[in-house]
Amino acid sequence: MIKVNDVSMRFLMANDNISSIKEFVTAFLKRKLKFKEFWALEHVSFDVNKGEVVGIIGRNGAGKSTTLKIISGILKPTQGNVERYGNIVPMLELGSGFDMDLSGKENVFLNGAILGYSKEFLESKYDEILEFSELGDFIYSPIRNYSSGMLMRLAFSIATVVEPEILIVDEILAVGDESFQHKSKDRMLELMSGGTTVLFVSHSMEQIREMCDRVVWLEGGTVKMFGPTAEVCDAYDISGPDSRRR
Ligand SMILES: Nc1ncnc2c1ncn2[C@@H]1O[C@H](COP(=O)(O)OP(=O)(O)OP(=O)(O)O)[C@@H](O)[C@H]1O
Repeated sequence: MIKVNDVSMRFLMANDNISSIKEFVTAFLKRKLKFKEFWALEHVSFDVNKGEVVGIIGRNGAGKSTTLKIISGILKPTQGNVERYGNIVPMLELGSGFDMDLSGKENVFLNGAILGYSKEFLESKYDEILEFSELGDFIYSPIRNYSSGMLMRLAFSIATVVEPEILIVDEILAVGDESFQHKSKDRMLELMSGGTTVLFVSHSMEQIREMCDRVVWLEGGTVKMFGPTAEVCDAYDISGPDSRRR
């Protein structure tokens, strides 16, 4: 379903002590801007089978979000490639395709279209999306009037009610208030048991142990371990915080 083949990702960072855009542009035009290379991922390979739930763990800066962005096609890897089979819904930048001047309802169709769904399909799912989001009559208001929790609820509802084949999630279960978090977790579990392939990042080992079939442990941009959940989580837990430092 997803095959990550020997993926490496290099970022270039401005090396100089530049404190404003003006300084940056001047240095750039004078060709005085120096860049430092940083490899966020090196030779990362793993695969996710159809219907499988795979978790990515690792300490801050290990390369988890970068891996998800590459798999979702948001970033292009410097080396290597990713093979994907099936329609992917990346819940990485939830609501990033939203238009603040349009109503919630209009955004359902806009965001759905961005995710590749037809108008007819979205019409058939609209009531369910509205009900899940609990927005009531707010669905007719411009979303600039929404609270951040309401925006997240709408984005999560669109992303999950359409039953994607592959769901890519970065710490999603913190969406909305406690009762919505509960509901979104149940929804994720329902999708997982319903055959949706899921790849997700979490800092909660409890969540990872509960939900995943296999786990990728990233450390310093490389795969430290990839295998069955209990095996990888046990090894990660006993590795201690010090050995996880780069
Ligand atoms: N656009 C970028 N430009 C430069 N460096 C970047 C960029 N994006 C990420 N990095 C660097 O790549 C490394 C991996 O970042 P990433 O966000 O993938 O880590 P992570 O494992 O998701 O961390 P966290 O657990 O803190 O979310 C970090 O050192 C980060 O600073």
